[in-house]
Amino acid sequence: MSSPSAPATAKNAYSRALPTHISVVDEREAKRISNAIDRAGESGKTTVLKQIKIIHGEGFNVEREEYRKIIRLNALTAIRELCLCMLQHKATVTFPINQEHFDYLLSLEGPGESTFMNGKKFSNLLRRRQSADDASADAIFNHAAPSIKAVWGDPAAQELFQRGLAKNMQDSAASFLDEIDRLAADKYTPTDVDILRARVRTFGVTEHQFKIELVTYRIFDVGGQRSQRQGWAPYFDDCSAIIFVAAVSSFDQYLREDPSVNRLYDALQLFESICNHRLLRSTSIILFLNKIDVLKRKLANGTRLSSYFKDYTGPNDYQYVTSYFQHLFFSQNKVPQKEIYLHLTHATDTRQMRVIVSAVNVIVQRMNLKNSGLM
Ligand SMILES: Nc1nc2c(ncn2[C@@H]2O[C@H](COP(=O)(O)OP(=O)(O)OP(=O)(O)O)[C@@H](O)[C@H]2O)c(=O)[nH]1
Ligand SMILES: [Mg+2]
Repeated sequence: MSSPSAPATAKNAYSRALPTHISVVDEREAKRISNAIDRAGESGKTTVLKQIKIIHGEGFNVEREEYRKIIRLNALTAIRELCLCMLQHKATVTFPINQEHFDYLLSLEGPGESTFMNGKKFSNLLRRRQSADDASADAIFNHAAPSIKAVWGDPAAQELFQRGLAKNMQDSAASFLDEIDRLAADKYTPTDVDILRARVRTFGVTEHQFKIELVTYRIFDVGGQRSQRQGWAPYFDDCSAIIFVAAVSSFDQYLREDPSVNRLYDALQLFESICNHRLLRSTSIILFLNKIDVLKRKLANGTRLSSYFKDYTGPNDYQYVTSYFQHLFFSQNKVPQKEIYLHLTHATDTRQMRVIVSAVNVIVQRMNLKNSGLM
């Protein structure tokens, strides 16, 4: 986080979510980092930012309407992922009447991922996209709504989902699929909770300002695309805090881009490159081990950590597992003086994030005092 209008004594401190905080040093290093970054999506960086916007910013105004389209696309994408997963597992719908709904959903052209840059650009982007294509997204959703409900309610689809086999579905998708009628209503306006659950992939580096108590923070949120990384370089100077968000629930998932790479293992590699990067040696890291709600659910459902992390021999229990993850992340750091502050987070939970953001604020203020020599 950064404080351009912070008290004169406080050094400006930048905080950026996960992969932005690296400087491209040479081509090989850049490629290594970029490879890691390309795979680093969906950990919850933008969700953290949305929470800060709700808690300390002006909340959602104009975007609320825009999120309606995104959320409907999210629901459509999710049910199609589930249909594809059924095909992959050679599962068929339990009720034959649902077969035509299943076929119809698969026949739709992939709605693709929603993307956004930030605030104004986001609106412009959507406005520009008010082409026949985009305008018809709502119509497609409304037409597909009965099929979505039918397939989501089919026991075979539910069984697959409950067993955790639909690994490509977004973490928040089930809550949208549970409420298709609400989403399809003419007057549907997304709530804050809907917006927190919405999945919009970030491209580029986006800057946001918030005033938390006496300090105005500048927060930089980043997307993972390789083509965007040269845009990060100007942000590396004067960086004194990084929020690194890793989804610990992803221990049983593999990268979309490279199905041979475990997502959590990949996050560890990226964390290693950030901790030990020569331009960030004195930069403190606030580590969010995120999606603990999903992690708890997976462990309770019997997904075993030891099946994915072979050296793990402890109980398949949340406390033990998170201690192990903490150890894994901390052991990536080779810089003796580096300070790493850990939080176990559920980024879509505003109540929890209110407490965590407040703790982060205290940490950053303490860092500012330290950097300015007052502590
Ligand atoms: N259940 C659950 N879902 C979460 C949590 N944090 C984030 N999500 C969801 O995960 C999805 C991805 O979150 P984002 O914040 O967009 O991820 P990101 O790190 O910004 O991803 P990129 O922009 O692609 O780099 C969204 O649908 C969020 O609602 C969490 O703690 N629990
Ligand atoms: Mg993002």
